[in-house]
Amino acid sequence: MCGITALSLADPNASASLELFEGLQILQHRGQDAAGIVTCGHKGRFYQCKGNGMVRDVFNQEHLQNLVGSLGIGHVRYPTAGSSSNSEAQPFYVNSPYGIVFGHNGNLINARELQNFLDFKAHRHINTDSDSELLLNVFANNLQATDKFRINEEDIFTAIKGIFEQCIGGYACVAMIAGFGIIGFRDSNGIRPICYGKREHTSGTDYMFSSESVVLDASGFSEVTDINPGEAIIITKTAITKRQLVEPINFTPCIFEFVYFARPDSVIDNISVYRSRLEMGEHLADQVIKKCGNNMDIDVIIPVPDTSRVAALQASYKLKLPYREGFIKNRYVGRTFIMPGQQMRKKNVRRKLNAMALEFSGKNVLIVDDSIVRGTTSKEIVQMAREAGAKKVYFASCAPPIRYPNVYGIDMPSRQELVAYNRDDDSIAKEIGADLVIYQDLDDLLASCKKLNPSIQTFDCSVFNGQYITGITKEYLEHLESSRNDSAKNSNDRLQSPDTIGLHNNFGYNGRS
Ligand SMILES: O=P(O)(O)OC[C@H]1O[C@H](OP(=O)(O)OP(=O)(O)O)[C@H](O)[C@@H]1O
Ligand SMILES: NC(=O)CC[C@H](N)C(=O)O
Ligand SMILES: [Mg+2]
Repeated sequence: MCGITALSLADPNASASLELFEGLQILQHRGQDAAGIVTCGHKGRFYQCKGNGMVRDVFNQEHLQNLVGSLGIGHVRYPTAGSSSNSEAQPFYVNSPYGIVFGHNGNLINARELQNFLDFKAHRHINTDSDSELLLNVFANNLQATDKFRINEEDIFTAIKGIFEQCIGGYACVAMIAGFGIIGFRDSNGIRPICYGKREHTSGTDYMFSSESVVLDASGFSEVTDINPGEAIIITKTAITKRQLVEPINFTPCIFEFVYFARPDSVIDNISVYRSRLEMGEHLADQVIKKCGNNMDIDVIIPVPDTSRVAALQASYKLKLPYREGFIKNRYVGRTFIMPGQQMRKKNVRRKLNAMALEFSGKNVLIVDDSIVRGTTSKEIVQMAREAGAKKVYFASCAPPIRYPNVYGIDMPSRQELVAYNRDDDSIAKEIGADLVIYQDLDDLLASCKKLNPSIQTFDCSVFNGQYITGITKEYLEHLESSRNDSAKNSNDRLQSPDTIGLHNNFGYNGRS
């Protein structure tokens, strides 16, 4: 799940880079592999800094000073296609036509067809295995078709409409055209989130796009609005233009944003992520009552930091059981689920969390997590709870069992890697070493979000029910599974070393471009 942002400042002499950098730091939880910013200064010239690593590692003060211009876009990456190579760090750039840079959150399921189209029909060179580079080139190809010396908003809308017709999958995107402005758009099912806001200024109005509203709040932007599925917004120095380019066939935001990905202080599609997690905790408590009945012998509820805290607290209120922070999190270790490779994820759960014996010793504990995906966290956590002296360890998940791959921007390509695949609750409990495992019902999870915005009645729940809103072929799922399972990814990354020198890198300070 990547993070995207774009900024247009009214004052042409102001610098966008620092606010973009701060925005990316706020979006860090959406991608830890790579980060990048491209700004646009006088004469429409682009300035770029991107590379592998966390936001704080990729940029220093000197970079930010040299990222000149009052317009810019930024990206944090969590790869779902291609490799982790720094040549796939975003934003991507093409010089023709007009000079375009592009940032993408999501994943395309017709990448192979697009690759063939761009190769055989459009004759455009694609230099990486990233699906985002394909998206950018489809956009560029559609703009090229205008054959104009200077384009206008109408031409851009036509080009984006073409993207909606050609590209299948989940995509929320930001783009910048040299000397022209910034653009935001969202796939016609609205799977991935993107919003925008404005900030009045003595010199005019600033605009910002972001994956999550928390960035806009923190930067003082107001009138925060979600981009509709199938809508595009163009912001130039003089105007903001909105256009619904295709009718949303079925609005299905990704439910996993609410379960895990998004920050609790974000509001996505008019649903407060925080409130949805409170609801999830409420419903989870019902499941605990249902499953334990009169035999409930739980002494304490313990969350797995960070994401499950909100729901666990609410479950403890409802169950009238004490809530205790039994696991202490090392604040300097990032999110483990989005780390590349099983070995790294496993090692980092232990580095990140430490069980305090005084909260576990001699107690029956109910550990609450937001989700159990590969079971990496739960296996380690249950063992740590036992080592800390717990008598019985029950494990509850705010999401239902995950049994299907994700194809829209979450790196869960292989069923074999999912702990719930081909297992029932009892064998999952056995696999993670727990005495009992309790899962949220899918209907209850849906109710947790629907209640907060009744106008949205459908969500992408494909990881739970295997129903893919865009349609999907068996061949694609097999290809995804074989090309992106953990061992295949390791060999991809070995072939494409993270040190691969991308086209637009002029290695300077810190090896960043
Ligand atoms: O079953 P798994 O494959 O381990 O995946 C699920 C776990 O991974 C995530 O935590 P993560 O450490 O990424 O982030 P958090 O600190 O926001 O909870 C999620 O919150 C679960 O704890
Ligand atoms: N998680 C994402 O949004 C990934 C974006 C894009 N598919 C990439 O791999 O870079
Ligand atoms: Mg977690």
